[in-house]
Amino acid sequence: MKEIFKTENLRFLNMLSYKDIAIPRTGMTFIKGPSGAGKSSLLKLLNASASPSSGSIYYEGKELESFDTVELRKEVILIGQSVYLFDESIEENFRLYYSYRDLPAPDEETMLSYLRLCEADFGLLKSCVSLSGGERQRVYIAIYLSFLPKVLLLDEPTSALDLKTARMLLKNLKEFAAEKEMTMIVVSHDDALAEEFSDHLVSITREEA
Ligand SMILES: Nc1ncnc2c1ncn2[C@@H]1O[C@H](COP(=O)(O)OP(=O)(O)OP(=O)(O)O)[C@@H](O)[C@H]1O
Repeated sequence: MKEIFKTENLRFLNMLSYKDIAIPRTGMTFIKGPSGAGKSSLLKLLNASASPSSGSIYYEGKELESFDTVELRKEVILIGQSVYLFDESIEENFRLYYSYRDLPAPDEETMLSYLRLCEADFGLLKSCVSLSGGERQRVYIAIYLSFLPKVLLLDEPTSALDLKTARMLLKNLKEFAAEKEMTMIVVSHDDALAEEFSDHLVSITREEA
């Protein structure tokens, strides 16, 4: 297995201990485990939004801490459970997120293609204020996906979705990741979805330090 991430003796907040984990470069990896086991914390550790209290994380064979954090977070994007959208249209949200990265916004067709991929084609002029929680979540994923990161970390991306939409979203994301050779790591409570869509499964159990 050619892994993109590897952990060794990883601990967080002197409280959570992780068994050593290896995550392959290709395909979709699901992370499952009981509430409080440390799944969200692991995603934060993987994109350096949080630091281990001890142990090591290797990304592309190099210690994560040797990377420039700002650059790393552009390459390894974490979409957490909270959605941050401006009270503007979907199109304006794309534009604002791109402008914060000093990048030109994609053209309308490109925006729409990412929205379709995320089952979020509500029209570019639709105000994000009037979207439901699950709709906002999908628009948010579409914007970040369009940055084409090397690794996308998704924390409970289907938590607010009905089963049919959840399955469509994961199917599309999985195909897209394969086509673009993007590594996708998904935290999910849903064992059936994990079973159906994972190429690789990491189970985390709460290990008291
Ligand atoms: N910044 C923090 N300060 C203190 N405790 C924290 C912090 N972040 C996480 N924890 C604790 O670490 C444990 C793991 O939290 P985490 O959110 O990673 O679990 P999880 O497996 O994602 O849970 P859930 O499935 O409920 O989302 C929890 O007991 C949580 O209270």
